[in-house]
Amino acid sequence: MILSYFVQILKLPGNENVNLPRKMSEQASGYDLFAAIEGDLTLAPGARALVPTGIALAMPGGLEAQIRPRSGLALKHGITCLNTPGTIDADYRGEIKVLLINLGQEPVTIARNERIAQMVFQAVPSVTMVEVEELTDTERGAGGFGHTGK
Ligand SMILES: O=c1ccn([C@H]2C[C@H](O)[C@@H](COP(=O)(O)OP(=O)(O)OP(=O)(O)O)O2)c(=O)[nH]1
Repeated sequence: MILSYFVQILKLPGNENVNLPRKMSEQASGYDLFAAIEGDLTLAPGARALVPTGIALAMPGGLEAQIRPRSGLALKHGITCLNTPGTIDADYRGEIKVLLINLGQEPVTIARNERIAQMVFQAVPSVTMVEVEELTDTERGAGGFGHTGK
């Protein structure tokens, strides 16, 4: 079943010429995000930058957007998102920004309107956490961190 939602998108003042997030193929999961920067931005090795996209969203409750790296930028240049996946909350109305980091050994220049990351929408279940004195039992119990390999 394909869930469908309406999401409002706004070009922020001064960003009338930015590209809207775009799916590069019909069934792509992610909408590519474009750098809404004036001129170029060079990231030295190890440097990070919060890159504006010039857009804001209004999503219905129960939806989030995840900001994920692009594999091509990561492979070719070592550019990824530091806080991946970035979380865009349904109630956030500010500018979507992308926290890029250069994990490569060379400086990398990002150009205006370059595709810097992708945005994937996800449904978020409604959860009510209930504090208890004891948890239900399972075969795994507290085993983890490679427990099943032993
Ligand atoms: O990659 C990101 C991550 C977050 N945000 C925006 C949307 C999100 O709804 C808001 C808050 O993000 P998050 O909850 O990750 O940040 P926080 O450090 O917990 O800050 P806050 O106290 O504002 O929630 O910042 C972005 O634009 N890009």
